[in-house]
This record gives sequence, structure tokens and C-alpha cells, in this order.
Amino acid sequence: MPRTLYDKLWDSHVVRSYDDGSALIYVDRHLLHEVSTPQSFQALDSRGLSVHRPEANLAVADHAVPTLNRDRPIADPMAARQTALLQRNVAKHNIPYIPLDDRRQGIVHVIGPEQGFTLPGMTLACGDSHTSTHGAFGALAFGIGASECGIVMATQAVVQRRARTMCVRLSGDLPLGVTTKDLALRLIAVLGANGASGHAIEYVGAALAGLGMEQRMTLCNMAIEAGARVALVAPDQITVDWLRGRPMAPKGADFDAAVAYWQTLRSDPEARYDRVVEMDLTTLAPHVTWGTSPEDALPITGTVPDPAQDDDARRAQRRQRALDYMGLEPGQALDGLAVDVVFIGSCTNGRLADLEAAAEVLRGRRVHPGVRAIAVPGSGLVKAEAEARGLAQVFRDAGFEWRDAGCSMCVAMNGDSIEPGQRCASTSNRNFEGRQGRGGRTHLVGPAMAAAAAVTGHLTDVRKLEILT
Ligand SMILES: CC(C)[C@H](C(=O)O)[C@@H](O)C(=O)O
Ligand code: SF4
Repeated sequence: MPRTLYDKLWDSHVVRSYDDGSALIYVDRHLLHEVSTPQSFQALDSRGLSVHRPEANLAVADHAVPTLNRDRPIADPMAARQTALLQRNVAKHNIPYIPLDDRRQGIVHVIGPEQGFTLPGMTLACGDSHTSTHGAFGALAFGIGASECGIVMATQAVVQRRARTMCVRLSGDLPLGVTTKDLALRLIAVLGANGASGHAIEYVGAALAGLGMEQRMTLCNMAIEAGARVALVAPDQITVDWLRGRPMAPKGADFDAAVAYWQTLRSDPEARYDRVVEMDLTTLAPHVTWGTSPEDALPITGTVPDPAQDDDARRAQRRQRALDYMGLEPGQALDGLAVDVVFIGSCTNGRLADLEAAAEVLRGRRVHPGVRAIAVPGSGLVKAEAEARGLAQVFRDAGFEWRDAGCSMCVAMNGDSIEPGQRCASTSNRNFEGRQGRGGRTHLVGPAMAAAAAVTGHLTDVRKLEILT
């Protein structure tokens, strides 16, 4: 029977199947961060269990870590405790750990691929919902809960429910000024925040040939915001070229052998998906969210919707609440909304290609007076590369704060946050109430759109700005 890529990855990792459709799945790799693992280690320790295969794990602190003054002790007591605890736990269990002062430190979903820890054909788990990111490499990657992290460390396996499959077929090229973030937002708006729940999304289609790994990661990263815990792109030459030479990727003949296997990781031509969605990239516009769910996304040329016109009463209620929280009126144009803060970073848009896209807009321009703009590279290596290529200087010259790597203002756990009532154009993935700080108002955008907001002082269509490259 013809199989999808998801089926192949699933089948090759089943240890035992159960009658209810779930299965015990072998987990090749496990990523750890400081926020979701304290109870996992506690569970191990209270039962006297050891870590089954320490080298299958990789730990890094990212959520709570400061992005300034890294040479000093962490000032926030909670962050200091969380980070120290992770360090103690991994040392005790011999788990490879990237320390805070290491250039490789960064957001788990940035450093996994960067180090070649994430590889095609593998199963990868992490106590974090955005683990879907790693599916861009053709890995079966999924977020798990804290107790499951303990189970994975002790047994190298976890029980999962098989997902239904959804094919998202992408055709055409992205127009100038439009990025994969816009595509991701559009897709979530079309599907709804729960529209893909219970599904594994596979992105297919001619458009993928024009999308680099970083763009594919942005797409897979945001699949969870449509409810899909798993997202996939079949590995191709772009994947192979990106992984060649990565520190933890196989070397020499081993790499060639791995590539031969990776080439088998694609859906069979006759394979059936439970659902198929078509997206034409050529007509896509830059998007922005107006509400408090990632599904509240519209083209920047749009206006704030009117809940009173909504035929779904529950949605109308949610939307009205969102408008109240966001301080918006129905019918208001999105282009022109003044912003106080601009954040460029996160595991969605904190990679080199994202910084480049923003820098293209920033070059020769200045951040609008009164706007606070902050750029936080996704990893120390992204930061170093951006500095080597002169991008950091573009950000600094424009008036951006240029920080050390971490989750930062994406989740505001490290003190990088916005004030109540402040409006922020953010390249992150969630715009929930309070996500970037209590009372803060988040508008999700791509990196070029964030840069455009920074220099104009308001949400605006980046296509209206002349790019001075
Ligand atoms: C803190 C962590 C568990 C959480 C997640 O699961 O995604 C965070 O990364 C987020 O983006 O909300
Ligand atoms: S950058 Fe944001 S979305 Fe990504 S792992 Fe960190 S907190 Fe979660």
C-alpha cells in the first residue's frame, strides 16, 4: 500500500502497537530546555531511574535567560534557579549541555538543526510545542509534556497517537516583500487555530524548491498554531546541502549512506492524505494579526473585522474580547496602527535568513522616534554570523538593540517584555493575551514587515517601502 512520509517515519519507529490506535514510538533524539524539564528530572530521581542513552539528548537554556550582560550572574532569581537546575540535572545524568557562555547557545529549535542534532528520518521529541519546527528536515518531531520528557529520558520511547495526514500543496513563488511567515499566517487563518488538530501536515509542491531550510522551518514551526503537532517537508538537495558539515551530522561515507536513506523519505506518488489544502503563493500579501489568536491574521491591506457581522456567536464573542484587549475598533485599517515596540527574533523568525530579510528594509533607515526596537538572534552562532556579514551593524545603525540569543520577548519569561497597553510588531508565533507582558498587544508579522513597522512607527505594507540594497 502506498504510504505518506508520515506513515513511513511512524512505521519505522513503532516498538509496539496498541488496540486503541496508539503506539509506543522509539525516540531517536530528545532536546531539553530549562522550563519544561524540572519535573521530568524529579520524576526520574524519585524513582531512582537513570537516563537510558544520555548522548541521545541535548540540553540548552533558552526561555528564561537574559539577552544582556551574559557575563554577569542572572539577576532574576527564578531564571537563575531554573537555569542552574537544568545545569545540575544534566550534569548528574551526563546529558550533553550547551552552557550559557557558549557560542552555540540559543533557542532549542534553532540549535538542534544548526548542530546537525536534528536529522531526516529521525524521531525527535522536546517538551515544547514548537518542536514541529524540526519536521522541516523530514524528521518526525513532536512536542511532549514534562512527564513524557522523563519517560523519554528513562526509556527512549513514548506512547503517541497516530495522526491523520494533511497535505498542504504549495504552488507558485512568493512575491517580492512576502515571506513564509505571511504564508504561515495565511494558512492558520484559513485552517483556524484548531483546524489541523489531530493531523500531521506535510508541505508538498513545486514552491518548496524555492524555499530554503530556514523558510521551511518557519512554516513547520507555525503548524502547531493551526493545531498540528507534526509538520513535515520531505528532505531534498536543499536539506542535504544545509546539513553537510554540521557538527553532529554524519561525516564522509557515513554522510553519503545517510543521504541515500534520506532520499527514500518521501511520500509515495499514490499515497492518500486525509485532507488536502492548496495554496497559491503568487497572490499572497504580507500578513499581520489583529487579535489574540494566530488565526486572527489578515493582509496588511485589510481592516479590523466587525464581530457584530459574524454569523458564529462564539467566534463573535471571542473576537469582541480580542478587539477590546487589543484596543481596536471594527473597520479600522491595519496599515497605520502605531506601534511602541518591535521585536525581531524567536524560533519562528530568529535565523540568519530572517535577520537578512529585516536588514534589507533597515539598511539606510532609522527606527522611528519613540519606537523601541530589539533584535534577538535565535542562537549565538546566528548572532556571530550576522555580525560577520555586517547585518548586526545594519540593525545597530538603524537604532535596534542587538542582543544575545534566547526566546526573549517571544514569551517574556526573561524580563524582556512590553508594558501594559503597548503595541508590538513581533516576528514570534503567539499573540495570546499577556504573551509578551501583562496587557501587552502583539501583532504577529514577518521580519520584513517588522522592520517596516520599526522605521515607519506603524504597521505598514513593506511593499510600499523602497528597498535600498
Ligand atoms: C515554555 C514552553 C513549554 C512553551 C511551549 O511549549 O511552547 C513555550 O516555548 C511557548 O512557546 O509557549
Ligand atoms: S522562541 Fe518562543 S515559541 Fe520558540 S520556544 Fe521560545 S518561547 Fe517557545
